[in-house]
Amino acid sequence: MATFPVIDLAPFLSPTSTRKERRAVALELDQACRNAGFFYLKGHGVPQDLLDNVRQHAIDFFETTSEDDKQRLALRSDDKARGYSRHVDAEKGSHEALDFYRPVEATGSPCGVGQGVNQWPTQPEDFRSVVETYVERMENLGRAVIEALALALGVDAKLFVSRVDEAFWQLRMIYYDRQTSPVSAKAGIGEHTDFGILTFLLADSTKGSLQVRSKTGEWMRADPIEGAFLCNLGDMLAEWTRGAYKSTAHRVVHVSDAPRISIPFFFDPNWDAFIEPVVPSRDGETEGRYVGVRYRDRFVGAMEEALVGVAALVA
Ligand SMILES: O=C(O)CCC(=O)C(=O)O
Ligand SMILES: [Fe+2]
Repeated sequence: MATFPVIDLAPFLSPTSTRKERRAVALELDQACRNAGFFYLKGHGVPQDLLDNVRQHAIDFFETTSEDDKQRLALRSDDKARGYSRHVDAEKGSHEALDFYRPVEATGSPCGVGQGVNQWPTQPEDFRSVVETYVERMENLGRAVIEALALALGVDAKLFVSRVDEAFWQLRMIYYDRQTSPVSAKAGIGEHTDFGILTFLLADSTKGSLQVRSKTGEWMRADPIEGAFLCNLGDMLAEWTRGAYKSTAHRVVHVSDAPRISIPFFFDPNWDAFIEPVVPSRDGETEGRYVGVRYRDRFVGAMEEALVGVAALVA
């Protein structure tokens, strides 16, 4: 049995559905967001061959790219965000990553954190077009889920969508190495919450590696369901809903003798969006806990923190 609800988005996306059918999906999403903060999404409309293609490109990148070519794509010290990086943490776990983001016009030279354009692998030739096709589909999916949540929350969908209509998305390809011996470096990612709005995870079939912190503090397995995205909520959605929706902590502990690939698509607010609560405050809420936040400030702060321990950063 799946640990988290499996939600079929198809009736919400279909133009022939009734209001009642759309509303039923919205309420299912709403419940999942209030409870676990994690759910599986099927009926999302992103074609399986595109998912397979993106995943295969990620596997090939990490398994066949030479060290020199990886270094040519290494994160630069100005934008600190786009490109290849190797994260080394003996305690929490290590991994490699290749990051792409929505391009953001630079405000100066050198550009600020998160600004600028992506660095693309040159091989295979269709790498960029496959990823960009996927991103376009995922942006549409992100907006659809936001519309559903607006419906469930009873807030103006136009207001919600206006904060994500140029979403600062991030597509991250992550590689967790095989455990070669009991003493080799542990692969993984330490406990954290995501800081954006919604994360849509596409992963390989590895079980047991991704773990989610339950309300009572235990670690629960979040194993993949083929063809469905595993979705979780980020801190911006918690901020938007004054904590009614949960950004749930998770981690990766990968101790298999085979590597693991995962590809989260982070659907975040527009770079300049100000995210403030849209639902009324409840009795007993700590004064000033949800005061609103400029998304790009949060992003820059999170990046500075995340980059401690990055081993592949060019000067
Ligand atoms: O690799 C995974 O399954 C999850 C990665 C993750 O939590 C993240 O990149 O924020
Ligand atoms: Fe995460």
